[in-house]
Amino acid sequence: MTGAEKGRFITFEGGEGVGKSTQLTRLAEHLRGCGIETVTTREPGGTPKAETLRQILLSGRAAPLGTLAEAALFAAARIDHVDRLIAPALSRGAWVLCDRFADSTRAYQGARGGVERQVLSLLEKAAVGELKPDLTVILDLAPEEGLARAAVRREAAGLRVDRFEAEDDGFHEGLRRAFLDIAADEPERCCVVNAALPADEVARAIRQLVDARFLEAQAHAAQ
Ligand SMILES: Nc1ncnc2c1ncn2[C@@H]1O[C@H](COP(=O)(O)OP(=O)(O)OP(=O)(O)O)[C@@H](O)[C@H]1O
Ligand SMILES: Cc1cn([C@H]2C[C@H](O)[C@@H](COP(=O)(O)O)O2)c(=O)[nH]c1=O
Repeated sequence: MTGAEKGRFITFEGGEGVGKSTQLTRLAEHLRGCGIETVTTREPGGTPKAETLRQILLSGRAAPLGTLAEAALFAAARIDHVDRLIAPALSRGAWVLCDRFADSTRAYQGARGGVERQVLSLLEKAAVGELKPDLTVILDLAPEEGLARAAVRREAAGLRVDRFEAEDDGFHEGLRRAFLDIAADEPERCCVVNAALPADEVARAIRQLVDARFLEAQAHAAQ
């Protein structure tokens, strides 16, 4: 496999503690080993201004404003992130791996937060324009297992439960369904991966689907 002839945008989605950052890091190691410039980032966040909005959103300070206002703040963070980090990286041919993106807004603020679909579509369009992930890996896991994993990690880091982790069981069950619905609506873009498997097996499955979708096709095109 050669270096990247074309930048690719891969997002990782799913509920709390499903292993998104673990798997993003593993895929980045694989891609860098293939000689590909790989940028890793996250939402909300990824740029200094978007990280400031992340603190406001995850601390719960924006919650009293309501879910529509939270959706607008996620979109504001995304505008800066896309303009200053994601689009420039893709333009120079780097691959961008992003921990959560617009599907999280669709699931958390849309399916679970009750913000109208048309409103979210307008916000999404304003934030991302024509940008769309080339691949979205949806990590699927029972929410009780994901929340338990997230709690172990959080306690080890001495952190408090955040605004969205603190939602009730019904919210987290509904999120799982919402991500599976997104995958069913856009099967060309989204791949659902069983996140209940050991991390090495999940990493292997993701590597295989990325290689098959992009790197093997690229190698054939170059022959
Ligand atoms: N397949 C796995 N099996 C068991 N534990 C795992 C697995 N993948 C990740 N973990 C552990 O679960 C915890 C959460 O993983 P990680 O931070 O990657 O999840 P996340 O989806 O990014 O979480 P969040 O939604 O809170 O950002 C970590 O302690 C990680 O080591
Ligand atoms: C992008 C995005 C995120 N969220 C929520 C989902 C999570 O609870 C937090 C992010 O924390 P993580 O540890 O990095 O997963 O924010 C959301 O509600 N809407 C969004 O668009």
